[in-house]
Amino acid sequence: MALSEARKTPVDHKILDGRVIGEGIRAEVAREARALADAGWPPRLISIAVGDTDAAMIYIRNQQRVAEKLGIAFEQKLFPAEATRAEVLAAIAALNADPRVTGIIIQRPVPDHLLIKELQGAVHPFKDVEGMHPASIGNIVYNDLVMGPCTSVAAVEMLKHTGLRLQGLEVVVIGHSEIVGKPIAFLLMSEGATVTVCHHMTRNLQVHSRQADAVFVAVGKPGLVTGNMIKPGAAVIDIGINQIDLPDGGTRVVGDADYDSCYDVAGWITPVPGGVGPVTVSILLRNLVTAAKLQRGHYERAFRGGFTPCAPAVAPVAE
Ligand SMILES: NC(=O)C1=CN([C@@H]2O[C@H](COP(=O)(O)OP(=O)(O)OC[C@H]3O[C@@H](n4cnc5c(N)ncnc54)[C@H](OP(=O)(O)O)[C@@H]3O)[C@@H](O)[C@H]2O)C=CC1
Ligand SMILES: Nc1nc(=O)c2c([nH]1)NC[C@@H]1CN(c3ccc(C(=O)N[C@@H](CCC(=O)O)C(=O)O)cc3)C=[N+]21
Repeated sequence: MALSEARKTPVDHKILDGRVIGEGIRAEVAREARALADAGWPPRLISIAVGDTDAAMIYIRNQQRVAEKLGIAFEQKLFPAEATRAEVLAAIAALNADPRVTGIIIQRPVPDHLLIKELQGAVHPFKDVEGMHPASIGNIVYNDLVMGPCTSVAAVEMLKHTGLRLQGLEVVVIGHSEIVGKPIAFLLMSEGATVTVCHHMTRNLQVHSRQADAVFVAVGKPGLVTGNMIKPGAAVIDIGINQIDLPDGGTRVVGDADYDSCYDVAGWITPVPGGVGPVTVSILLRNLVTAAKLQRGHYERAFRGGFTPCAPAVAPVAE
């Protein structure tokens, strides 16, 4: 057994076990999904991908697996990499208009001839279960997280499981993409942490990371963060999902942190697989249930008032 495998035991308190944490979230999601289905509003998730990247395919596979386990309807729409803007926008418009569809997720990345911001902006905010419509992601600045961005919410949830007090905590976030690094920084700021965001132009990554009580890494480079870049006792939250080829022709999923060297120094660490990934899927399905409830409330209000159901083009806000 590899060293990293041997350490993945439930009794190892250094390891933040995403399968256990994700399971806790799913129990409530399953209950709510059943209640919605019984009331005639079953949640239904549609996953759109244009072209196929390894990380997105792993994600879709797990969305499907977990949705099925929870009795939630799931459908995949896989477009070829050369699909046109008009084709993808038309598919999104049809899904927006279909009352049986309660959530839409667009896998990233999309091919260069498409603009993710435009596609994401075309998803109705009530069906934006990723929280990545420009209006939804903007709400993060107001600390309004009705449907927060899944991966970032999941990553911060992992840190909360350390029991560390987030107020005043020194945190370094490596990677500043709009879907992971930036929203993590906003979530942490709203928790009172002191946040430093690093990226490819950061002159000396380890000068920053070695000061941090917690390091988040979301870059897409296996082994980027090594034990000598971590302050002893710090938490390492590894968001990277990279499929690497093995000499025997097989493949393996690894994160952005060099697990074994970080394990030795860290106070807590998220493994890959089995860390942030499973929690991300749970948060996505939790958002799907929230979306179904928002849509139900909207339609019921609209019908009561005698109006034709027509969802407003605004992001949801907390009731
Ligand atoms: N577990 C989960 O739920 C999820 C996992 N992922 C995984 O997380 C990783 C990152 O995803 P994503 O944010 O979408 O990727 P992007 O490619 O969009 O962003 C990568 C970020 O890393 C920065 N970067 C690149 N090189 C370096 C470097 N040498 N040092 C520091 N920063 C660097 C980039 O900065 P710059 O722009 O300045 O070049 C950019 O901000 C991937 O492995 C992806 O598969 C993603 C989403 C969800
Ligand atoms: N719009 C969009 N949002 C994303 O959040 C997004 C995306 N696009 N594109 C691709 C990346 C990657 N990603 C993963 C999330 C969970 C697992 C996951 O569940 N992983 C499990 C299983 C791994 C395995 O099966 O080997 C684990 O880490 O244990 C994987 C990958 C989300 N991403």
